[in-house]
Amino acid sequence: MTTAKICGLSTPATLDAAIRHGASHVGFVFFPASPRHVTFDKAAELAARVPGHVAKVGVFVDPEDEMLEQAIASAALDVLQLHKVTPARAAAIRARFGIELWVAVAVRTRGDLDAADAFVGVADRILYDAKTPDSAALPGGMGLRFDWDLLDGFRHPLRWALSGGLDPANVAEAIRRTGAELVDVSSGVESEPGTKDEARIAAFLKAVAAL
Ligand SMILES: O=C(O)c1ccccc1NCC(=O)[C@H](O)[C@H](O)COP(=O)(O)O
Repeated sequence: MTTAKICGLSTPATLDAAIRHGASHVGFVFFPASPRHVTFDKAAELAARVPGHVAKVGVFVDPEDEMLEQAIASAALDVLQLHKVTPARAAAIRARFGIELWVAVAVRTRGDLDAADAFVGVADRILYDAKTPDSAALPGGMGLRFDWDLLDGFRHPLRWALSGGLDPANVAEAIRRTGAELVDVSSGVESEPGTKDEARIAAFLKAVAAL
């Protein structure tokens, strides 16, 4: 059975919709340049609404320890999702915080997938996400997808999730073609960047559950 993470939630109503319609994970973005950025206070308010069976994922871009400390403390995070981290930095974060760790691997070519190997023994899961044109500005959440055929025959070194450009209309095909056990979406359930749409969240989760 495939499960789903709804990423970049920033309002109680859309968070509640994700939970009500069956998300296994909800994501809070701690990256000021993102239209989905949440403050520590906002994250705390949102996290308090999340029941125990739904995992709270904090999304970070090469974060300092202080940022992680504050986010974990405010939102009682279950998972740290790291973008643009080296294996050494991810290992240090794991050693210090001891929380489930996901590492995003940005994909455009088949060769990009090999970056996952370096996180064996460090990350619990790799999130294969589409490489963005300007990863310094925004390494995720741009609604871009990569060629799913790149995953054909790939031997995954770790548990993994599929991300990048998914939406209610394409997620079933994405799961069928890749065999993903977890899918992640942000833009595809928004009406505009940073504004989640309850109906699209419901449609996405319904499409996943129908498989
Ligand atoms: O969503 C963001 O704004 C974001 C900013 C900085 C780093 C990561 C970010 N998102 C990470 C996610 O997990 C997104 O869900 C993932 O990139 C897929 O996004 P989309 O293609 O828009 O569905």
